[in-house]
Amino acid sequence: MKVDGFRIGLVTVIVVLFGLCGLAAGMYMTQARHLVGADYTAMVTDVVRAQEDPVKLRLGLDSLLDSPDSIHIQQVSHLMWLIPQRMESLRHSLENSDLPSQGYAPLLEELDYVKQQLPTLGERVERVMDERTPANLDSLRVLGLEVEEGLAWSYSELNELLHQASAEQRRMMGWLSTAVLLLLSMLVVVVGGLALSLLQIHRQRERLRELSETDALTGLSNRRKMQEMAQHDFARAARQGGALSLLVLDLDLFKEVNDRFGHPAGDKVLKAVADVLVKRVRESDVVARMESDVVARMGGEEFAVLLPDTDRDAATRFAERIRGDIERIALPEPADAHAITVSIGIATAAPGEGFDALYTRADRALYRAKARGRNRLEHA
Ligand SMILES: Nc1nc2c(ncn2[C@@H]2O[C@H](COP(=O)(O)OP(=O)(O)OP(=O)(O)O)[C@@H](O)[C@H]2O)c(=O)[nH]1
Repeated sequence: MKVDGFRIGLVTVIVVLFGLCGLAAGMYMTQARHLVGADYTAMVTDVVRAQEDPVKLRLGLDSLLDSPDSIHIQQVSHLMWLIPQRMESLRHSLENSDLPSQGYAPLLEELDYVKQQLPTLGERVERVMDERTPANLDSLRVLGLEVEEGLAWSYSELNELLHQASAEQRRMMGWLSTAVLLLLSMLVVVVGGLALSLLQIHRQRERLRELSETDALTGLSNRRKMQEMAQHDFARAARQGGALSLLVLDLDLFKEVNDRFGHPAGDKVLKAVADVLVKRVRESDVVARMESDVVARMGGEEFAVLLPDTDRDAATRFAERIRGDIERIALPEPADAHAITVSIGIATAAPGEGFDALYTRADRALYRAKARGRNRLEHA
């Protein structure tokens, strides 16, 4: 119940955390997308080309004012045709770009003004070609200068605007990289934390399971574990055939040990008996039996040993060895003169018989052993 609550809390925190991160990243990305996605390279190239126009116009007009020849006239005419085209192309690029319109509006106004002057400039060129009077030359020079300065200023402003936008784009990319890095780090931390928590929960569960299946005093399996293991052994015996025997052991007059030597001494005896059982069981495993025996403390001074692949005779020999071993357990002083003995009930499973029925028969046999004088074996 507690683990479930902890898990639900953990998952909720993680979901909320990821939701907030996702929302923040989403908002930031939407804002940054336009800026970062824009490609200013083509526009910068056009602007650099356009910046040559006022220079060429000045050179062309100067030459025309000095000595009008057909090459200079052609050059200026070509520029008068090219400049408005370039202006329109740049206006189109600007209006389709992600740049804020208030940034480029003043320079478009200036370009519009310059564009309006171009027909007048053309007329003044023609007038100079017709009559090279000082007044005509002057008015061409003045208007030419005005057009040239207007163009130069507009293109230089546009160049600056594009450089600023590119710098802003680079800055945004830097922020985006940091944000992505941060999100990834958070992801690693959260996933790592989650994995650690799950590992801890898994370990705690394993430990709890072990504790719930183990007898704390002797370290043997407890009754519950014996029942669980028995189910497995009985199912296997039913599938593959083979005898299955059960020993139920009860220490004789154990109350006396407690009464005479104290409870701690009694505990030591129980541990010593458990050691004898484990040792014997391990030895019997070495004798080429596929399934291992199950030893359990069923409660108090009562133990049980389940012996798969073991018939009545083999179980009897095994029980006799255990009885002898327990009789020979040497107790420490002051109980060294006291002999521990055990009574054992033996039952071998009949076809189709379950663990509970087998246990009941072995238990009855055990009580017969007690009744017939203790320190002996009885068969069901
Ligand atoms: N030291 C110790 N004693 C225990 C433990 N569990 C049960 N006992 C004792 O085992 C004794 C069992 O006594 P009885 O049921 O009268 O049986 P018994 O004296 O062995 O006599 P029989 O079984 O008739 O031979 C009691 O004194 C319990 O207190 C334990 O964990 N530690």
